[in-house]
Formats: sequence, C-alpha cells, structure tokens
Amino acid sequence: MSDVKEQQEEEEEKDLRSVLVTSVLTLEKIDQGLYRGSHPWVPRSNTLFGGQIVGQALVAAGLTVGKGLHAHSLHCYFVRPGDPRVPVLYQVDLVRDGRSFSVRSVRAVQHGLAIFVCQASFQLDQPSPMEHQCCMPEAPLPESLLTWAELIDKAMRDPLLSERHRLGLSKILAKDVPIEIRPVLPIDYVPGTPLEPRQLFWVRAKGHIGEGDMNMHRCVAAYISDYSFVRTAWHPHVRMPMRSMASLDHSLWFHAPFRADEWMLYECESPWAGSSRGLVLGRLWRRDGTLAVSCAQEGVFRLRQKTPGAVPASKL
Ligand SMILES: CCC(=O)SCCNC(=O)CCNC(=O)[C@H](O)C(C)(C)COP(=O)(O)OP(=O)(O)OC[C@H]1O[C@@H](n2cnc3c(N)ncnc32)[C@H](O)[C@@H]1OP(=O)(O)O
Repeated sequence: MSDVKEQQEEEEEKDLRSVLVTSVLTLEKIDQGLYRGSHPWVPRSNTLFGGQIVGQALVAAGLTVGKGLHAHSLHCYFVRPGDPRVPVLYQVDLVRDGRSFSVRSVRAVQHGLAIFVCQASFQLDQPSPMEHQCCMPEAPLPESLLTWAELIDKAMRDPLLSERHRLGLSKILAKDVPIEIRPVLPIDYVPGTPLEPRQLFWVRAKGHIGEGDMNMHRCVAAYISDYSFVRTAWHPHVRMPMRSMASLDHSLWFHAPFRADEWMLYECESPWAGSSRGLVLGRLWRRDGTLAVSCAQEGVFRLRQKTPGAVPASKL
C-alpha cells in the first residue's frame, strides 16, 4: 500500500475514533501519580462539565493500578466549580494495593485548590456463581427512535413555539457534545412543561472506541453518566425560577463489561428532592438486558426567590 493511502486510512480511522478517547480522556503525565487534563468541550454554564472531571479522575486512578484490575466503584464530591480557562491537575494517592482490590484517592486541583475529590476502587476479575440482577425496563430499540437533535429540530418547526423557546432550542442544537442520545420518554424541549422525575434514553459515545481497554469504556461511561442526570430531579419543578443547579456528588458501581460506543439504555429516576437538594438514581443497561452500571448523584438547586412549598410530583 502506498504511503499516501496508508496515511489517508490512518487519518480516516482517527476521524472515526471517539473524541472522548483521543482527547477528552487522554491525560498528560507530569510526574509519578500526577496528570494534567484539558477540556475540549465546555457547557454553557462556563464551568467544567462534572462528567469530564469524573472521567478524567478515573483515567488518572486507572493509570496507577496493575494490569488486570478494573474499576468497580467510585465516589466523588464536586467541591468548587471548575475553571475552563486552565487545565486540571489530578493528584493520585495510592491508598492500598491488596491481593484482590486496589484503592486510589484522586484530588483534582486548579489554582492550587481542590475542585473535586474522589475515591476509586479496582478489582481483579473474580467470577462467582452468586449472581442476580433486576430487570431492564421495556423500551423501543434505539434504531426506531429520533435523535435528540431530530426531536429538537421537529419541535422548532412548530409554528406555535415562542421565539424565546426557539432561541433556547437552537443553542441546545449548537452544542457539540461528544455523545449521542435517543430519548425514549418525552424530553423537556418546551421549557416550563413539568415532567415526571424520570428520564429514559439510549446513549453512546460518538465515534469508535473499540474492543481494547475495558477501563477506558468505564471512564467514558463515567463521562456519559453525568450528562443531563441531575436535571431529572428538576423535571417536576421547572416552573420554579431556578438560579443555579450543580451536582454535589457522584457515585458509580460497574457491574458487567460493556462497550460505551454501543447503545446503552440510561434509566434515571429522582426519588426525592428537598432542602435545596435533589437525589437522582440511575442505571445503564446493555441492550441485551445486562445491568452494566448503577449511578447515584445529589445536586444543589437554588431558586431565584422564595416560592411557596414545592408541589408534589403526583399533583402535577
Ligand atoms: C451537569 C451538572 C454538572 O456537571 S455541574 C458541574 C459539577 N459540579 C460543580 O461544579 C459544583 C462545584 N461545587 C460548588 O460550586 C460548591 O461546592 C457548591 C455546590 C456551590 C456549594 O458551595 P457552598 O458551600 O454554598 O459554597 P459558597 O459559599 O462558595 O457559595 C457558592 C455560591 O452559592 C451561593 N450560596 C451559598 N449558600 C447559599 C444559600 N443558602 N442560598 C443562596 N445562595 C447561596 C453563594 O452566594 C455563592 O454564589 P456566587 O457564586 O457568589 O453567585
């Protein structure tokens, strides 16, 4: 094969590779247990996306464990908003290496201050006949559903949509998020329409990740799992004037191998909100019905002004 053709093929392959792997979750090694991460995509809030910090922290922790160990859980706190103008440093503390488990503590730092702390645990593969799992909810196949972008495009063609909402939707469409979403339940594309505190959507990384490293699929899932997750708790309360919402913590448990570049069903439910906080629980399902990841997150929701007591979701 000619050099030009080989180079062309390499370039095409690079284009098809998920940007999550080629840039977002590629860290620069500064020193032993010290890594630097950059941010190719920044949300409209102009603070760093929580999922990116979780994913990068898990990459950093994973770079310090032995071969054959896979992340099985992590527990994180977001303690300061991330600054998109400077990179994030990840300092990994090798807490313990046992025969089966290795535990790491990661501190993400900007301007000399912690913006995020996390504990992650890794385990050697240890199959066991003690197995059970709950059932995947029924959902139409992703191929039969419209993408988030197509749904928004359809909503924008509604002549009754106000200009303000149309502008909001065009901003959502312009976001170049490195993940693909196909909602199963109705989405809140008309702002101000209260919904059940539930979301169900198919999700996968844009581009190819490949068989390769199982830990990388987990880091990508960590990134994906924070996308739109905390909003689930806000769904019934969208008529309240919100000043800010941010995720406070994030926990993940990895149960079974999966590919984050293949469709997974994300089931999100908020069982509770109160005291300016909302709890969201989630499950990422492989399309064959295997429970791949369990997720939990609490967010802080600050209202613009004092409002009468929250309306229970059941009354909306
Ligand atoms: C899609 C979801 C995501 O990915 S969100 C991204 C990931 N999460 C984050 O970036 C959150 C990072 N963490 C934080 O910012 C802090 O820990 C938060 C959650 C804000 C809690 O901080 P807190 O202890 O209140 O800190 P602080 O005193 O510095 O205040 C921060 C801003 O909140 C305000 N605040 C504080 N208390 C109240 C209150 N009782 N009522 C109303 N507002 C309050 C402060 O005034 C301050 O506001 P401002 O930033 O100055 O505008």
